[in-house]
Amino acid sequence: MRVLEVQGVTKRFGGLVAVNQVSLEVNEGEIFSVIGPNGAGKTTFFNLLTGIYTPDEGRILFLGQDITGSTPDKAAKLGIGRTFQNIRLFGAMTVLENILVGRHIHTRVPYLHALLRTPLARKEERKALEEALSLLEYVGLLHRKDELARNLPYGEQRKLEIARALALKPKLLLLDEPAAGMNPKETEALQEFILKIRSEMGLTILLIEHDMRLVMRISDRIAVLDYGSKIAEGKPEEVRTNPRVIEAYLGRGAAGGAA
Ligand SMILES: Nc1ncnc2c1ncn2[C@@H]1O[C@H](COP(=O)(O)OP(=O)(O)OP(=O)(O)O)[C@@H](O)[C@H]1O
Repeated sequence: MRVLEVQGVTKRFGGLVAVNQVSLEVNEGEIFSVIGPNGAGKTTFFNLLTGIYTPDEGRILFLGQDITGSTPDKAAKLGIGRTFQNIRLFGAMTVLENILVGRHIHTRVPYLHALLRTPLARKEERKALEEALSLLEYVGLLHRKDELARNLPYGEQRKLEIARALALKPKLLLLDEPAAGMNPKETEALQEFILKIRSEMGLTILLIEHDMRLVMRISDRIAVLDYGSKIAEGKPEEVRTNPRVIEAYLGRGAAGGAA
């Protein structure tokens, strides 16, 4: 099944074309990476998928439904979860509270019930708490539940951010540079973790990442952006050896060792 279908999407900022006629398809259960040099348009592309920006041209289909120009809230409710390049946890909240905040869109209690703390509201609260605790156990952060998010080691903050996105029960998870700032050991643990949630939670994953070792090891397919345009797509081995990709990363003349 096709989870995501992007058709000729363009986003301009004034005269700058940040994303230029990009099309791609992501199938259920895939780990699909979007790579490219700095400023290639990767984050803007994610922002188009999650409704932060509306494309100037093109269409975005999620599970067959047209979500072009949707809002971030709607995209989350439909099942698109994401993390950000710069960690966006609530540092002054506990680990558990960060998960509960992430989960709120699935709470179906009417406002008045919540305000009056009716039995319905309390039942929902209990359910939310149980689910949050079991998610923390699943990701290995239960022992940290009462600590402030900002006091966690860096690798665990990243993991908590992913866990918060998972609390939304997404079908598609967008990870924006999850390995940024990690040491090799943390990156390896992250790799295991991403593979685990993909298979055990039935997720489809779209990944932006600069760590090429991680990208090459973990991706089923890769798309390469350069100056907003998709210049290559394929399996890791195909992309790694593609002269246009090598050129985009290393500059003209690098491909094939030609001068
Ligand atoms: N809100 C904005 N207003 C104007 N220009 C923007 C805006 N957001 C991004 N850009 C520009 O669009 C281009 C693509 O930026 P984007 O952040 O999407 O690239 P990226 O591939 O994610 O880069 P990096 O790998 O450095 O994070 C860049 O030239 C950037 O300066």
